Amino acid sequence: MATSREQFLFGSGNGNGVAGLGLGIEIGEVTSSRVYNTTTVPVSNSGGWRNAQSSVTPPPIPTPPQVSYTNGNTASKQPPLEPVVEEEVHYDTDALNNLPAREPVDMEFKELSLTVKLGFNRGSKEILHNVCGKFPGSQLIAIMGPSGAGKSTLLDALSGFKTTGVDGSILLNGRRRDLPSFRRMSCYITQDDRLQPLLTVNENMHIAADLKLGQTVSYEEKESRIEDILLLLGLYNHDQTLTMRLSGGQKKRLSIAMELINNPTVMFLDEPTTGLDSSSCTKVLELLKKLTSQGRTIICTIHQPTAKLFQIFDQVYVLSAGNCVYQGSTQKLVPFLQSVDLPCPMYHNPADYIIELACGEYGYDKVDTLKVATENGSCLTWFDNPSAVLRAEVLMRKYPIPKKSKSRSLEDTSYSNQCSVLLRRGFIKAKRDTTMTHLRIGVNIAVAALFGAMYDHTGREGSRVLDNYNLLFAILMHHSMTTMMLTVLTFPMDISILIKEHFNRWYSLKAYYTAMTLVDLPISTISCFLFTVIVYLWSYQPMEWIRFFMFFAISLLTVFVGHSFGLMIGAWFDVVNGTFLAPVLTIPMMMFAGFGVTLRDLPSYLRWGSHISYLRYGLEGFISAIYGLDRGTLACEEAPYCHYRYPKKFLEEITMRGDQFWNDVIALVVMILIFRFMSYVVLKAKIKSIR
Ligand SMILES: Nc1ncnc2c1ncn2[C@@H]1O[C@H](COP(=O)(O)OP(=O)(O)OP(=O)(O)O)[C@@H](O)[C@H]1O
Repeated sequence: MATSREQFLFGSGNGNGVAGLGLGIEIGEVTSSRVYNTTTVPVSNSGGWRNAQSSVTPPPIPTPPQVSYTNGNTASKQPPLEPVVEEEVHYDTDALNNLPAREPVDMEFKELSLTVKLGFNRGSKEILHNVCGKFPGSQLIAIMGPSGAGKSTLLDALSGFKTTGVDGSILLNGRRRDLPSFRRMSCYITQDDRLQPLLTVNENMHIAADLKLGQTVSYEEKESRIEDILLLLGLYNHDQTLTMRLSGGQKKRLSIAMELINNPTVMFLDEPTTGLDSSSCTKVLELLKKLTSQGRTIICTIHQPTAKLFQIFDQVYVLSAGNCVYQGSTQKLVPFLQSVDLPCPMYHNPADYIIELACGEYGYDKVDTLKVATENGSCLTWFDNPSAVLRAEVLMRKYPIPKKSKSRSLEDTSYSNQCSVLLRRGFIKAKRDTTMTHLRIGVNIAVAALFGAMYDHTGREGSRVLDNYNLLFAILMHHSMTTMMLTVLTFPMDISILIKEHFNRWYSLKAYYTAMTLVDLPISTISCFLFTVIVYLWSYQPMEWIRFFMFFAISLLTVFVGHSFGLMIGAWFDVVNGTFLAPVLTIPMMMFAGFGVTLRDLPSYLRWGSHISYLRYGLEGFISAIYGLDRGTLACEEAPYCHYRYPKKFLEEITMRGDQFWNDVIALVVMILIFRFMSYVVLKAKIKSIR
């Protein structure tokens, strides 16, 4: 099926049929039983402003002067120009029509400022300075400006991603924005593609559909919606591809596709063209433009678009150091610049020119001129049809008061549905995850075999009790450190996906946390069980079921403590700080475990340390399992004298009683609960602090 489709789009026969044909969005399934119409819209692939204006017949490319290098090679002085190719974009109009249209939403902001705190005793900084603006519905709007101008900050404020330090008013159809209702009708697509890399396109789409649409929508309906969106976004042919194998442009389109499932009215995209080649940029923007035709308002930040990309936008909002320096249609930017005596030089891309002006390259007085001319965003003169722009009072009369949702929860589906979908996603990921699952199980088997070989027979031999004691401590360190470090290294990446999906109301933090805990259970249990069986048998620990299960229980609890501790560190700190802190914080736990310095020899003022050391409870639990329960005399076959032939003597020496197993279990369970609770609280605070 893929071959015939590719042949349809790219031409066939010569094996390199990309040249000249099919550079557009790949839409239009010919082999599907459903027949989709396609319309062809020519788009020029020319680079400069002048070329973009005359898109149908591009001017001839001037031949660059030839220069001769000392080695005799002849090369062009300028980088070779790309050949101008007439690009054909196939629009799947049927697929677009299958998406329900939306009632357009007119967005307006007045005197909007955003202030951030710079930290303890360092005051605060205002990033947006009382900017105003109006984004009418059904338009593709670009927020432009030099780096650091405040584009992302404005997008964050308008989308509701940032609420702290925001002042001023944001109106929707003339009425003050009700944030929960607005979040229900909008979505935010971040600059970096925060996607699940181990899921295929189709799986990602189904997970998004199940989380956003729930069980009220039938499987067939979801399937049809996914099919339409994938066709529309040119991803239908890649639905079985793992997300991590997609190109940058495809990832960007998948991010958009996943948010389109519940058909948002307003879409915010932070730099959707960053990291994409010019062809992919065009594809993404053309696609966004198509989406606006059904009533959606799409607002994106963009750094410095080429003339060709600039033309795709309906409206542009330019910022300079937190102030508005232009607001209006893309077509009217040149007349506007003319009107303020800053005419755009011939053959100059107006988008480049306004950015240069906004940077202060031609003097800061020019920035002030622009700011005054646009009235910091209040002026609507440069809109396409200024007389048709409705005032807030008119909009209020035109649109009825929006219905308030009865549900207090922002998510579209129930907690149990969220948990079950997240569990499903978690298990698919776990099955394919080479680090968290395969490597973890492999490492457990390999380390267990290594320990077994090194400490062969130590479990039953009276002359090797101290060796066995070392083995128990090494096992403890292995269980806590491997799980903890894996979590510290991988959890921060999960958090970035969590922040995006949680903000877009896919699921609650509680559902995420529950599912994450449950997904880890079987993997931890399997790897710990394999480890325990190998090391227990190989090192000849006592062959009694009860002791084996006690040993396994302590091992498993230590794994859970390590995981919970790792979650807490991972939630609190980034990877670099977490990788440093996790082992550093483990060292005092080791010191207080009673391994190097016995608990009796600890100075009295440091005894408290042993009560908070989970390694102490783990070690005590292991000792109870192996030498407790009134274990009898040990064999003494490898030496003429065995000092610790009687386990009681050894227990006395290390000041452990061997009957504290249940206390140790309780202590470890309490620690797991404390660390889990703390990591949940830290995670919640982190999500809140970002906003
Ligand atoms: N939390 C913060 N604390 C201090 N300064 C901040 C904070 N957030 C943003 N800023 C500052 O505000 C300014 C605007 O940032 P913003 O990210 O909105 O710029 P931008 O226009 O999107 O830039 P870019 O195109 O480079 O992404 C920058 O100078 C940035 O350093």
